[in-house]
Amino acid sequence: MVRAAVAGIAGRMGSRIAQILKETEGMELAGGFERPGHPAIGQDVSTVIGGAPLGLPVAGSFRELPRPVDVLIDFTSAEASLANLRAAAESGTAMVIGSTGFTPEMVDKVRSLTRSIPCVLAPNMSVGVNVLFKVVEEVTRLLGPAYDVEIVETHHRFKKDAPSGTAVRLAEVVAAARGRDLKEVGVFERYGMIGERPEGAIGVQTLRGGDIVGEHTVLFAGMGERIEVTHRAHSRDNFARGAVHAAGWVISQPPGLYDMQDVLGLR
Ligand SMILES: NC(=O)C1=CN([C@@H]2O[C@H](COP(=O)(O)OP(=O)(O)OC[C@H]3O[C@@H](n4cnc5c(N)ncnc54)[C@H](OP(=O)(O)O)[C@@H]3O)[C@@H](O)[C@H]2O)C=CC1
Ligand SMILES: O=C(O)C1=N[C@H](C(=O)O)C[C@H](O)C1
Repeated sequence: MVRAAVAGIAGRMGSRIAQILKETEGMELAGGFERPGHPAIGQDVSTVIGGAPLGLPVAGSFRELPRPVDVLIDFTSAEASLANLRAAAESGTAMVIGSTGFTPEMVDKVRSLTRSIPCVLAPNMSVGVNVLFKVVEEVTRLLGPAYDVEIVETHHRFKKDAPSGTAVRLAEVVAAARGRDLKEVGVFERYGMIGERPEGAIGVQTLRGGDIVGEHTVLFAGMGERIEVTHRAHSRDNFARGAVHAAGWVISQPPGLYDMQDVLGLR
């Protein structure tokens, strides 16, 4: 049995991950925690994930979890995940991080902390989006630079970071396939008399509203035709299942930083 704990267990993703851990053969929900001061702390985990009481209170930090814990799954925020990664590295616990909004400096810190533990960090854990990354790389190469690339992401009104981690990764995939640096060609805002579209620009646009789970479209626009590739998540369960699959995979890997392409054998 793999004992997995969940950071942010009362959250939209944390609660689904905990439920799917309970339903997955070979996995065991070892516990979950919330940020200090959260009203769920001390209550039975079932009050945040539903179902019958489990006799497992929501903890106030990683250190307060019942031991042993083989792997920590963390969908909180970039700042919180980095702090939780420090604690996981100190205790030699493997980790799966789904939080988005990491700056390049934060990713450097993640890289150095994962010298001693195996960790999967991925902005999107669904199979569909990870296949989309491969498809977008291929379409970019086949079409060449004559086609303008725009990425549009749409999410629920509660999402805090923009653009989505998935949209940023899609833009990185396009830039890499063209041998360009996203820092130089990425266009994240447009307003006013901005002039004609610069050659080679990669546009990234953000939409927010209602309860939309997550949609990503990559538009390849040429003269006289265009291709649009879209992924739509119908629920959070594909992300959660991906995270649980990654947790089962990561515990038998050597220390280091991995992503879902490694987990799914798509590298
Ligand atoms: N990789 C992927 O496949 C996916 C990634 N995500 C990403 O996951 C993250 C979470 O998304 P979502 O579930 O919608 O957000 P929520 O706000 O619903 O959940 C986050 C939870 O983490 C809690 N939290 C905050 N800080 C800490 C801390 N220090 N320790 C423990 N818990 C903490 C929050 O508490 P409080 O509310 O009190 O702040 C909240 O309960 C986002 O970065 C999102 O972009 C989302 C979906 C898929
Ligand atoms: O916050 C969300 O909800 C999601 N975040 C991820 C991201 O930022 O890419 C993945 C998914 O689209 C849902």
